[in-house]
Amino acid sequence: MFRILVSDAISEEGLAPLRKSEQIEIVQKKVTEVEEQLHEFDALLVRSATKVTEELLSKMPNLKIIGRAGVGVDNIDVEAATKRGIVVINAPNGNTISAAEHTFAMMAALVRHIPQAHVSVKSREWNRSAFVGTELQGKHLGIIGFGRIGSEVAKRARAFGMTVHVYDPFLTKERAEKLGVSIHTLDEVLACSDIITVHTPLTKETKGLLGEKNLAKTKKGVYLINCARGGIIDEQALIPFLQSGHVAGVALDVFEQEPPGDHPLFAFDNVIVTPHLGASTIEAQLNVATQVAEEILHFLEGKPVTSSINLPTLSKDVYEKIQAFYNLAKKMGTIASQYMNIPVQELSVTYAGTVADLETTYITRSLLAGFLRPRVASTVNEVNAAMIAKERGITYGEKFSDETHGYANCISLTVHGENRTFTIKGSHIPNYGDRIVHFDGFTIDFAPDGHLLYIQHQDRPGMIGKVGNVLGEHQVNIATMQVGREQAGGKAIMMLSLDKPIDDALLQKLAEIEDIETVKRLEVS
Ligand SMILES: NC(=O)C1=CN([C@@H]2O[C@H](COP(=O)(O)OP(=O)(O)OC[C@H]3O[C@@H](n4cnc5c(N)ncnc54)[C@H](O)[C@@H]3O)[C@@H](O)[C@H]2O)C=CC1
Ligand SMILES: O=C(O)C(=O)COP(=O)(O)O
Repeated sequence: MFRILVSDAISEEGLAPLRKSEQIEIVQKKVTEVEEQLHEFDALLVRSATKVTEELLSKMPNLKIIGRAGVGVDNIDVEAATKRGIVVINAPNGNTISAAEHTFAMMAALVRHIPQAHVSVKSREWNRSAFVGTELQGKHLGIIGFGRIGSEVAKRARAFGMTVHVYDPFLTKERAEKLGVSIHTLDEVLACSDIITVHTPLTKETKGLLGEKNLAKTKKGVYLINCARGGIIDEQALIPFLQSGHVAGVALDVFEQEPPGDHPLFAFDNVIVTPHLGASTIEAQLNVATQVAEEILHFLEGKPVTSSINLPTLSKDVYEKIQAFYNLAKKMGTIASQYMNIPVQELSVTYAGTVADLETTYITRSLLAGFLRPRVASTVNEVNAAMIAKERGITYGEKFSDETHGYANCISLTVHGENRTFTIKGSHIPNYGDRIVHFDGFTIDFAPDGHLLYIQHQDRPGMIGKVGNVLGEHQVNIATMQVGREQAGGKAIMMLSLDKPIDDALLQKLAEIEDIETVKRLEVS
């Protein structure tokens, strides 16, 4: 049974996929109302109101996934979640159109003074000359941040006969041309635009992007719109520009503090505001809630998520293709970690054959998680594996090769430890399963599952019998056994699969058998 806390207002219809599952219980309450039960929740579903801080996460030790029914995740401490191995997902495109339309509504309202005129008429006034506006047609619109919403705003602006100038350092010329906009520097956009609208995320770079210095570079009489995140336009810095009339009007849907309370900008008639309504439409809420609910359901069912902030994202098709390798890599990592139970500095993964054409980043993360799991006390998974490896000074890298050793695919892992290197190679054979085909210099063939026992010994007659006797005396059944050797009479290995795990005392007994050099227990779950 999984428990999901839905702590913000989420579309009820959108929660349907979760409600259908008998394995899921949904609790719709604010965090403050369930303080005592926070430790019980497996998933948390939020919009922008719930602040998912490190402190909150520390009270939710069972939390596995945070779903943001919307785009911006600045209310979530993604780094803290990542450290704890918690997947963070969002619904990146479900509210794009609503946010773009709201931006346009704000633009029209701003230049035609609609909110002010509305209040005036309702106060029984009829003052037409006080609300003379400007047309949008023929005006220059500056768009800062040309992602999903920025580009939808541009399409609408072109339909209104506006000329669009874009600043986005990550925008390619091809995409700009396709969308009929011209790319500019920030200074150019500031200088040429009659109206400027911001559509970036709130980051270190974008916080205060339209502050005192850049506001001074704008055209006199400019209109500004922020339907992205409070703080991209510096609210305090606006005041003198509004007082002097340099800025003709401002439309804000978002604020540095939400709710903004008694804000100094409210004193200006030409500042129009909405309470973070960009995504507040029936359609957007249904879209984002359904997207996130489906993703959470997939995740809790052990399937991949497609819109994660802190994991490489995968489509269902791609996941289906990599799943087998993902599992094999995790097992190889686990075996290598136990076998090389010494400090290690570097893991080098080589992909060959069919696997080399797949999304190997994800497979490598899985391998890394498998490797770290036996070594660290905290939860390790694909989300935090890279971060934990870095903290522990373990570097890792991927290579690609043509050497498949006769298999259709081959994953090879080399672990570099202090004065010792270990290599394991595995292949996934459809309709047969995972096989380890090379182990520490020996060609071998075993399934990397269950309770494994690795023995390295001198190749002498009777060794298998001796090992079998000791295990038999202790009621340990051998399920399978694979052997390999360098040359007759030289070094040899056995890999046994046992029906139950063996304890330290039995391990010691086996190690005492003459001509046995190494005995290792390898548990693969
Ligand atoms: N008011 C509301 O209710 C809503 C607000 N939003 C907010 O709108 C914003 C945009 O959302 P999307 O278009 O979906 O995001 P997006 O990720 O598709 O686009 C953001 C764009 O900003 C650009 N960018 C990043 N740093 C930049 C910088 N320093 N200077 C210029 N451009 C930069 C990126 O290259 C990207 O193209 C986000 O802040 C999001 O949280 C989104 C939905 C609803
Ligand atoms: O998706 C976003 O980034 C938004 O700002 C929408 O926020 P909301 O879900 O309406 O609180």
